[in-house]
Amino acid sequence: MTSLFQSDPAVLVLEDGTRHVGRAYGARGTTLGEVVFATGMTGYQETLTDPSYAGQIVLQTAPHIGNTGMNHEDPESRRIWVSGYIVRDPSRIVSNWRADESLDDALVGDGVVGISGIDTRAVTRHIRSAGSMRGGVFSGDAASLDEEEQLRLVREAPQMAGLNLSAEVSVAAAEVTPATAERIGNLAVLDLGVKQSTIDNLAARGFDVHVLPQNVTIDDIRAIDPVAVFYSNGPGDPAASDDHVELLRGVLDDGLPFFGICFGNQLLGRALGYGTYKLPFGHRGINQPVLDRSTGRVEITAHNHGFAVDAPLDVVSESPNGYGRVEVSHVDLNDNVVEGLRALDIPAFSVQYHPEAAAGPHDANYLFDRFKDMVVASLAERPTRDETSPQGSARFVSPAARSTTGGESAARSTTEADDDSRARSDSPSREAGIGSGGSAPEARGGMPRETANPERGTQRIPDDTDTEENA
Ligand SMILES: NC(=O)CC[C@H](N)C(=O)O
Repeated sequence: MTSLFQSDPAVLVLEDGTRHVGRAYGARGTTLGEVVFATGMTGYQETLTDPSYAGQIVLQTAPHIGNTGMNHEDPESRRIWVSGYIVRDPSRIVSNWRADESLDDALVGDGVVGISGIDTRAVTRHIRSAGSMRGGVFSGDAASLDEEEQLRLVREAPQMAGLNLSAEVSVAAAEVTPATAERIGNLAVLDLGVKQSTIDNLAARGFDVHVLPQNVTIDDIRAIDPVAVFYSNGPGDPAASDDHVELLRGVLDDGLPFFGICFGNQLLGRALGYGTYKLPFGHRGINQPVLDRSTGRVEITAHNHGFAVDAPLDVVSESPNGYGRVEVSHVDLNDNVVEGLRALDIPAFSVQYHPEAAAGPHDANYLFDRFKDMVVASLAERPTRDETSPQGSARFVSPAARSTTGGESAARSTTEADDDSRARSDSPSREAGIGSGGSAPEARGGMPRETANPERGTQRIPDDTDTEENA
């Protein structure tokens, strides 16, 4: 383990010119990205290995980081993804029976430039009033670069707004995790940065989980004969993911049940026809209160998002893209940000936060059961082969069309084909690559938006107590 006492100087430079001098931590060099703060007291390993943090320099508000080291059991993905890491007081020793290496060594191993000895409270207060901004950590030779040169590098770094990072984090070829409970069928998971906990939760609900590269086509998805489709969390700006939105519209048009988490929620929002926007400093922590409007229950939840969906908060709205009625199912009680969407006329819902939370509260884990129930119900209502499109899947029928053609009742009968599709097949642990290429989605007319979220952008500023305790 690198001695923290002998570490050399490092500097954190924000794009507004603010500078904080600290000590080198992890790999030495230069790193650039959006500086964000995460308030979880626990779970730094899961935070660091969450692919959604790609492109971001993460500051931990918890003052003491690293005391349980890193182990080979808890990572959420194959590597550490944060662009850089800012801590106040790194643990001098590793003290946990499960630890396999120190955090410092893990950062070095993945080439992640960090900085310690930073007044993280001061930086957090600055960001929460000035907003997330780009920054850079300079250590090793880069620490002695001219101050103006460092600032120039920071200001030339890409902005998070407009950034598409999906190809960086997604699997190169499909990977299959077999169901660990009574099997329901194949689930197509679009890997936009999926976490292991999500895969485990889905497999535990009876899905053979097919994790697919982010550039698959609708035909690739149809080829695995899925009972449903899932879009994962992931880094980047949802406004820069047009291809994934078009793919999702193809999925909804096929009548496939859909569940999305975080980035997946934002992309469902866009597919339904709503906008997304950047929050001033985002939600990153494990104690965010969210109201499930269907039950009136308040959940304490894990969050990691810098963007949000702009959908009408307090009324059931018509999907601007013609998918029927949509409601905001979950709301953040700190700032009224949309935390969940539910389509009322098609089998699709999503949440902005993390029911798979690890480490984190498990209040929202029921959402995986809700998804399973929705899929099981839709299988019972699957159309017969005669009533399906040439691809073998039912096309979405708008509520208006249903009332004139009787399409809805025609789509309710179970077939032998359903039973076939539910029969267990031997799933290889890894499949050959499902390829790239584009599909031409069906063009559809959009309906004008009626209302926008009036609360949008009014993110609640937590007070000091929140930051430290939550912290
Ligand atoms: N965890 C996620 O999926 C994050 C989604 C998106 N990149 C955001 O920052 O809002």
